[in-house]
Amino acid sequence: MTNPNVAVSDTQSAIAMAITAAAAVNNSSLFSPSPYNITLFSRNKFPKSIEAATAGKNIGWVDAMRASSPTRSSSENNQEKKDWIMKHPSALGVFEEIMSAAKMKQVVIFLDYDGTLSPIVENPDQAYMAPEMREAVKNVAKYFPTAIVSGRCRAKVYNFVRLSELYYAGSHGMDIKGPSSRKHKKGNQNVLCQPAKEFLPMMTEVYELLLEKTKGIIGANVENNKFCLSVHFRRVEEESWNDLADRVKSVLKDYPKLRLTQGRKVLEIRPTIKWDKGKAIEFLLESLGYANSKDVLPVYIGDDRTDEDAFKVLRERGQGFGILVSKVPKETEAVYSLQEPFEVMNFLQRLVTWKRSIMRSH
Ligand SMILES: O=P(O)(O)OC[C@H]1O[C@H](O[C@H]2O[C@H](CO)[C@@H](O)[C@H](O)[C@H]2O)[C@H](O)[C@@H](O)[C@@H]1O
Repeated sequence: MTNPNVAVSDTQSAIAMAITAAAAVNNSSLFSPSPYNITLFSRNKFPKSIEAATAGKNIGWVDAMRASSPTRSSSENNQEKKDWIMKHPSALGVFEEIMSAAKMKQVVIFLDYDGTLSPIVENPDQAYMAPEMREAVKNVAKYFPTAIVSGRCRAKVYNFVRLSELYYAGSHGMDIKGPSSRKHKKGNQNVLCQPAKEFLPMMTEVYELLLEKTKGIIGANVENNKFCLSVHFRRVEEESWNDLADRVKSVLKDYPKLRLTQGRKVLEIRPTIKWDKGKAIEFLLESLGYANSKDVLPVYIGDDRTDEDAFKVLRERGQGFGILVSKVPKETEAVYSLQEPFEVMNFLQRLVTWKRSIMRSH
């Protein structure tokens, strides 16, 4: 039994990353390949030489893995970045304008964790949140229903954030729980949604297999996120990335109901069910009683590819907006941008100040 989900994403990644890599070589003023470009190319547009170059699948996987957390600080001031900021203005720079749309509405805040509330670090177990950030999130939750939407398992992300008044959607939204202490009257605090529950035994089995398969690769780290698994390669030497991707794929070929995607220096394994962070925020808005409301303004802040599903949902609803956390231009469905977690904290603090000033004026 083979897994078609591995083969498809494999080929797409290979081709897309090779062509973006080729573009970068041909035009040194371009940014290096972005993982967000993967969906932008169609196969029949590629020059033959690129397709030939990607005949060995692993070339593509390594390119994709290399591009999965690009650092492009040298290009920070060039024209492309300026153009991108014009398209996705800083949410701090246009704060007053964007919040003027929120005056008569209930703002609901959705926050990704890694790379949004905590900086990206080498060791995933040490991705702590600054006390000032925790304070900012705590204050935001006093005025607005607030949810953390993370790829991590719910218990782990809760241990980092430790605020019982929030909603938590772990495992990329596949494990949702309401606040254990209640700040907002509206909505169901006991809400619990686990659409991939039946996959739990399979995920545990695959976790054990991946641990065994990858243990010879120095720096590889398999993280059990309950309804999804992460194979980290941030601390793996680049020469071993091919080998790591091969080992992961060799496990997954026997599990056609699982698919492989990529985050920031991480291979992610999850059920093929139609559920993602976008579905999770729809579920949460419904649970809060805002499914068909015109009086709600959802704001989603995130930095990773998986957050694009949530940005897309907000765009399609024509309600609220997404904010991408990134220092470098990326193809995104988000409307606004912030550069790093420090700016996210400033944005959250301004939200609280803004809300307090509105309350004072009434
Ligand atoms: O949805 P998120 O909350 O952003 O979670 C996505 C993944 O985040 C974590 O990995 C990332 O952050 C690590 C710590 O900074 C970093 O070492 C790693 O390279 C990043 O990929 C988390 O460990 C994963 O399980 C999440 O899926």
